[in-house]
Amino acid sequence: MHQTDFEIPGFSDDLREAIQHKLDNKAKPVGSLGRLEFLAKQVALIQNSLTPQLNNPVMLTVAADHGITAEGVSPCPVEITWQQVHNFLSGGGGIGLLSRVYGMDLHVVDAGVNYDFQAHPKLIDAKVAKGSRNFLQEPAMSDEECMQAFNNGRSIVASFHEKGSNIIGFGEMGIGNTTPASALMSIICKLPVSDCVGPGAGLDNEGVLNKCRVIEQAIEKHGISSSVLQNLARFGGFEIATIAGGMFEAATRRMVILVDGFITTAGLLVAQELNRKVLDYCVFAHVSDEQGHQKMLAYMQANPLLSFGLRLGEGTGAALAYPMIKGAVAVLSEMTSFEEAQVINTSHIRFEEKGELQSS
Ligand SMILES: Cc1cc2ncn([C@H]3O[C@H](COP(=O)(O)O)[C@@H](O)[C@H]3O)c2cc1C
Ligand SMILES: O=C(O)c1cccnc1
Repeated sequence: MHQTDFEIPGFSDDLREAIQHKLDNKAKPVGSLGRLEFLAKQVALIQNSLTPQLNNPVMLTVAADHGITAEGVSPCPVEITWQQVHNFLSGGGGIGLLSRVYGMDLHVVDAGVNYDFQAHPKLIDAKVAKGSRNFLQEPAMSDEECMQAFNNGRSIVASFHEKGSNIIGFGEMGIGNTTPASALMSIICKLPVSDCVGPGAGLDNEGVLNKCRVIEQAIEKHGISSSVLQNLARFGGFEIATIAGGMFEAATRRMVILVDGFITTAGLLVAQELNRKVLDYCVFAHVSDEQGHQKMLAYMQANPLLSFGLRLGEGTGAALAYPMIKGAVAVLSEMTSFEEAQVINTSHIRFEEKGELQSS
């Protein structure tokens, strides 16, 4: 499989200085809006603008089924995947609710669910197959299917961008999908499988041990390729491949990417292997309670905004982060400067740098 050849734009150093200057001239002590200022800088650099704006925020929740569930790696019945798709489309579930509460336009993508859905205005049909194969027996996807899912993600994101969206959150729904996410994490982060596996939707200790064994045996069977896309085909899933492609495309188009939990971040792990610059476009919404997530984030030197004990996925954490980014952008674009507020300028008084805050 050949690597994708699309470039991701870099950031302007001149603009970086101008943003800092503008933030320091807001009517407040220098740096006093903390991470909100780092977020503002990041979005301004992404948009290459001193007056960033968020337009048409989209939440993309990508769903698929997984053949690996035949090995008892999830405590939940697989029918929940399609049932949750219906639920989200009627405004229910965690992400149906939170995307509405925070004003994000939710679209559900069928990347590979084992179910025939009726057409729905919020459902995007990008089904490659009715679920991936059991990767303990055979590769989860053929190389072609994997690339199809990756490219579907790219074209879906491209079409939202063309309709005016410049910020996109990614979430997922797929019973069994913490298993492919853990396998990809172990391979990409070069960590023992046991460091990457957790209870997912609620496995007990014995279940977690079985999940570890299944992944270890599968890696032993197929081996690890030097191509990340080939590993994605062997051990991944349709939603993870679609998310990886979608995130990649979003970065090429200078969109802000909201990263959710463990499975979504596994999609990003794949994308950043293709081009690390994708990380500059990511806001890491939260650290999930699934044990591997913290290590995935550490691997990418990512600094998540929230630690809320979430372990649901669907995009729920990404939705929570959206209003914070909205606030950050407003600080840079709309907050009064010393001059406008007619307040004595204190920007010469600089707080001692502690270097504790990082943008991501
Ligand atoms: C009712 C329900 C709703 C969910 N929403 C997200 N997930 C989450 O749990 C699944 C992954 O966990 P595992 O790999 O252990 O199956 C994914 O669908 C993920 O989105 C759910 C799980 C359930 C049961
Ligand atoms: O972190 C997540 O997104 C997650 C964790 C467990 C199960 N489903 C999702």
